[in-house]
Amino acid sequence: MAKIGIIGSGSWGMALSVLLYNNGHEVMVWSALPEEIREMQQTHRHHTLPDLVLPDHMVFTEDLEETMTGKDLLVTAVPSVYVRSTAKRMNPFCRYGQVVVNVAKGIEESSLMTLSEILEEELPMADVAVLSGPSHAEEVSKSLPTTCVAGATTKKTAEYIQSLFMSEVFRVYTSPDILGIELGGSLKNVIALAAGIADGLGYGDNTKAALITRGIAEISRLGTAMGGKIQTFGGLSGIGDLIVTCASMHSRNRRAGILMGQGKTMEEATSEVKMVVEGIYSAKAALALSQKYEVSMPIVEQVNAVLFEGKSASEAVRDLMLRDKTIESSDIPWE
Ligand SMILES: NC(=O)C1=CN([C@@H]2O[C@H](COP(=O)(O)OP(=O)(O)OC[C@H]3O[C@@H](n4cnc5c(N)ncnc54)[C@H](O)[C@@H]3O)[C@@H](O)[C@H]2O)C=CC1
Ligand SMILES: O=C(CO)COP(=O)(O)O
Repeated sequence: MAKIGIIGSGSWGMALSVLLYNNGHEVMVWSALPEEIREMQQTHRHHTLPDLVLPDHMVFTEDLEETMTGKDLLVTAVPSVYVRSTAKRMNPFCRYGQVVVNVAKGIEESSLMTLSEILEEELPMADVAVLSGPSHAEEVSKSLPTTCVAGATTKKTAEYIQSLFMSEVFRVYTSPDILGIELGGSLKNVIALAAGIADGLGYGDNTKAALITRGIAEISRLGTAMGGKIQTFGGLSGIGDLIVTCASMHSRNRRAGILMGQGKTMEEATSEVKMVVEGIYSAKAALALSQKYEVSMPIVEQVNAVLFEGKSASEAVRDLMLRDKTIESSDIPWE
């Protein structure tokens, strides 16, 4: 049994809290929002996962020091925009070598850093790792079979995380490619917005398959240019997560996209979805990275134009279809 502190009690933090508790670990949950802690203490329910019953022995607290002290593992599950500020708050209580596994998905717009890079900067004493894959909280909280990948600097840490999370309903693989895992997890959200927009416009399965396939081509091009491994983009945190996010009704990004495809503004769509829509925060960063690494990302460009330049969704799709003619894969030369 391990002692685990969960930093952030949104949908994902709570689904993982219950998974870890069911695996026999001692779990303490912290949130920056006192009302969220109070609600869980009083009702043993969470507002975004109404079917989930929070166990009696799970502890909810506003005390970050208590959540971190003596813990074998810390799980950071706050939305990407709060990762740096939360890590700054964690810094005084982090002990040397403490394992901090980030489960959020995003890229910081101002610095273009991944979330584990931010954690390493703000928590230089921690052993920072990631856990990612096709894993909607709504399904994990119902114990539906799910797979993820744990990325860490050392095999020992990755296998430690694997051993804590793994169960008959949650299978965990290990990988040394932290960067590839994080880039796949955050860039897929931008493509999922496009897939949702296509659904909202009433387009079909052909369009969806095209966006997934050309989307992973964009993600892999940028990801490998930045140093991620090509195999990772073909794995759970790459194509796996892209498929589930583009296809699932649980996806916040897809749902926001559907609303925009139906004519709602970005602000209307995000307020209707209520939970965090990470693709909106990652879209500008993805575009900036594609320019920095001189990698072509036409879907990412069009998503940015729809989100931030007032371009109509149907015009964006037309521009994608009528782009300059090109070869499918430049790695396959003609004889
Ligand atoms: N929900 C899901 O199925 C999955 C989510 N993720 C990722 O996990 C991360 C969190 O997502 P969700 O739990 O779905 O988000 P959410 O929208 O359910 O949670 C938002 C939470 O952020 C926290 N928060 C609010 N203001 C804060 C502040 N000022 N400082 C620190 N924390 C604050 C609160 O605990 C709040 O409940 C995202 O990066 C998401 O992409 C990853 C895999 C699955
Ligand atoms: O990352 C996720 C599933 O693996 C969650 O995606 P959404 O934020 O689009 O719901």
